[in-house]
Amino acid sequence: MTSQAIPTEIDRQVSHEAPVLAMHHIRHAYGKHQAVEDVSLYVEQGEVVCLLGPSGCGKTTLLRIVAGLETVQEGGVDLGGRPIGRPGKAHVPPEKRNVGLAFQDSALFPHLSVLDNVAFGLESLPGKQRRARAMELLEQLGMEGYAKSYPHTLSGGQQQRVALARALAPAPSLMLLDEPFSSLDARLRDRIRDDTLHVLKRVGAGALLVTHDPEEAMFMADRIALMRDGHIVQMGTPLELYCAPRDPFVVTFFGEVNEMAGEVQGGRVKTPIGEVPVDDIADGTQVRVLIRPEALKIATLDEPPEALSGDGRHGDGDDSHGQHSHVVMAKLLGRSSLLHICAHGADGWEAHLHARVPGVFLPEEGQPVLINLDPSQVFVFPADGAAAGA
Ligand SMILES: Nc1ncnc2c1ncn2[C@@H]1O[C@H](COP(=O)(O)OP(=O)(O)OP(=O)(O)O)[C@@H](O)[C@H]1O
Repeated sequence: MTSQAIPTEIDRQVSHEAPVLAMHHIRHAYGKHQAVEDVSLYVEQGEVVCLLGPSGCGKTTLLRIVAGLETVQEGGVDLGGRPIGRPGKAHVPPEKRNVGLAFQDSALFPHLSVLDNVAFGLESLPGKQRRARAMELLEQLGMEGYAKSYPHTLSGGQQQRVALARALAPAPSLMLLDEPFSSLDARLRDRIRDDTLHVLKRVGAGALLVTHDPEEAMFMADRIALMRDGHIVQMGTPLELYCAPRDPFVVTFFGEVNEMAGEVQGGRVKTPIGEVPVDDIADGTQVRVLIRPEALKIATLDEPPEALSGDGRHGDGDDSHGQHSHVVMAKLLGRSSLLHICAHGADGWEAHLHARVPGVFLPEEGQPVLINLDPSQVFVFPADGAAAGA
C-alpha cells in the first residue's frame, strides 16, 4: 500500500458563486523571518476549513491576514469574490470585512450584559430588532437563560459561547476561529465544539478554524489544510489526509505509528510481520514503512482461524517463522486497548510494535499471537524523502 492509492485532493467543484474566502499565493514575513510561503486556499459558503499544524507553522498569521489585522505583503485575499487585500492597495479594515472573529481569549465587555455583548455589533439595526437577533443567537447556543447576566458570573465555557454568539450575530459570511476551545477542559471542549459545529452549519457561514489538534480538525472540518514551516503540506478532506497521506509528516501528525526501514524487492517490502505490496516505488529503493497501530490485527492463538489471515500466517507474506509473536504488555486506554507486541519475523528479525484494538482486549503477558496487517493503514515512502511514485 502506498500513499497514492486514492486521489489526495478534490478539485474545487465549478461553482457559480465565488467562494466566501480565496487566498492567492500569500507570502508573509516578520522582518527576515518568512512565516508563510506561497499559501493558496479557498473556503466555500457553509464549509468549515481547518488550518492544522504544529506551533509556529503560520496558521495564526494566515488568519490575521484574512481578518485584516496584518496587511498583505504578497499575494491576494478575496472575500465573496471581492479583492480586499492586495499589496500596496488600500487596506480594507477588519470592521469593514463582514468577518466574525472568535479567538482563544475573545474577551467579553465586562460592563455589558450578555445580551448587550451579543447585540454590540448590530448597531445598524433598530433597538428591538437588535435585541431579537441577539436573543436568537443566544438561543442557538443554549445561553438564552443568561441574557441579563454579566460576564464575570459565567463559567469559561459559557463565556466562550457568548463570544461565539457575538461573532455570529451580524451574520458574517466568514467566521475566523483561532484555537477557540483550547482554554476549556476536555469535557466542556467536546460539548462547545459540537455546539459550534452545529451552529456554523445551521447559519451556513463559511469558517476558517485554526487548531494544532488533529482530532479537533477531523471533528470540525470539511477540509483540512495541514501546514508545516509556512507551507500547506496537504489539503483535502479528513478521509484523504488520513487514508491517502502524501508524506510521512502527514501520517505521523495524525498519531503514533510503528516505523521500520526496508528495501523494495519485486514490488514488495519485507517487515517482521510479513511483506507489504508497493505499487509505485522502484525495486532497490530504500523505504520507510509506517504502520498505524490500528493496522495490526491481533489474534490470540486459541481464537478461531477465520480471525487470522487466509492461511493463518502473519501478514500477507511468506513468513513461516519458527517463533510466534507475543504480547509484552497490554493497557486499557478507555475506548481501545494498546498492546505492546514483540513481533518475530524471518531470519530472527524482532520488532517492538504497538497495536491498538477497539474495546477491552487485554491478553496476558507472553500470550502468543498472530498478526494480520490491514494494508489500508500501512504507508510506504522512499527513505530519501522523494514523493512516492515520483
Ligand atoms: N508579530 C510577530 N513578530 C515576529 N515573529 C512573529 C510574529 N508573529 C508570529 N511570528 C513568527 O511567525 C511564525 C508563525 O507564527 P504563527 O503565530 O502564525 O504560527 P502558528 O502556527 O499560529 O503557531 P501557534 O500554534 O503556536 O499559535 C512563528 O515562527 C512565529 O514565531
